[in-house]
Amino acid sequence: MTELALRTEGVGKQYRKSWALRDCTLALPAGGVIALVGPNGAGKTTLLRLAVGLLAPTTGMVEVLGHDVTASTPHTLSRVGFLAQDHPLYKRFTVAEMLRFGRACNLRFDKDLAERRLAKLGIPLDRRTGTLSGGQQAQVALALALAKRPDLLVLDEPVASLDPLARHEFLQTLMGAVAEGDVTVLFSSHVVHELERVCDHLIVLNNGRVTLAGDIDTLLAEHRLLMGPRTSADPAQGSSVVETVHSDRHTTLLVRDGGLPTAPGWQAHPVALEDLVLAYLRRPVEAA
Ligand SMILES: Nc1ncnc2c1ncn2[C@@H]1O[C@H](COP(=O)(O)OP(=O)(O)OP(=O)(O)O)[C@@H](O)[C@H]1O
Repeated sequence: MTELALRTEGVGKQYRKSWALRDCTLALPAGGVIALVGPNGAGKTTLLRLAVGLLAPTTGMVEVLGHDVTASTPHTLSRVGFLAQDHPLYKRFTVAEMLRFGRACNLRFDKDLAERRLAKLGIPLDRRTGTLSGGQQAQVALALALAKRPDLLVLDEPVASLDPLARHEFLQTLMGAVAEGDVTVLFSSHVVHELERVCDHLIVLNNGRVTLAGDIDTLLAEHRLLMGPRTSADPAQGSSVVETVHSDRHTTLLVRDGGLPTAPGWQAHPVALEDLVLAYLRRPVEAA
């Protein structure tokens, strides 16, 4: 059986009185890139921190690379890399000092690999990290995380603070690393329109609940847009309607596993990934 990169079963996380995550059950295959999408406060950081063992679940079980994360050994954790949201670096350290620090703190650390990556990007090793641009700092943090040669690399909104060019370069570096090795990448993002190019698997989180999860090609094949004359009836005949949008003369339904209405004038169209994600994000969800 193929190893799962991450498996959660009924996971919930409660901070004081409120639940940040509830009933989260996922099975994420090893290999490829997984995007975690959701609005502010949806619970993305909470889920990612649970996945790398930085938080303990209030309910349920988290298994990373086949091991219960709460009982993980240093060896298992050495197979997991984590890049927090603000690309934390010691700002007074030079890049070279950061790399030495990375080597001292990790059971396995490929310093040459990090140096080669940074040389390719023209980032000098003798600069203090605090004097680098935001995009360069993100690249240094990514080079450090990749130098661990992790089997699972978890990144919390890695491109949120980057301009479009820096974002593109960052994702290129990440995709290059995925193409070169066996790393599974799990990252959270608000930038929905780039996901199709970059990701194999998708998780949509809203209000602390997983509202959609699966292989992207399968999800796109399962959903269709049905367009027809405006109607207040239920033309989808029992198939699962994700969203209904009316204009003056037309009705558009996003359905899952749905057939074409028998009423005249209806047509089925494939749905774009961005529209699919936005429809699930717009759906009202009972708070966790
Ligand atoms: N340490 C904490 N103590 C109390 N509440 C918390 C704590 N951390 C997060 N929360 C709450 O849990 C919920 C989920 O937060 P989380 O940071 O996981 O969301 P997010 O999807 O990562 O948000 P963003 O996109 O804004 O980073 C929010 O309502 C947040 O206020």
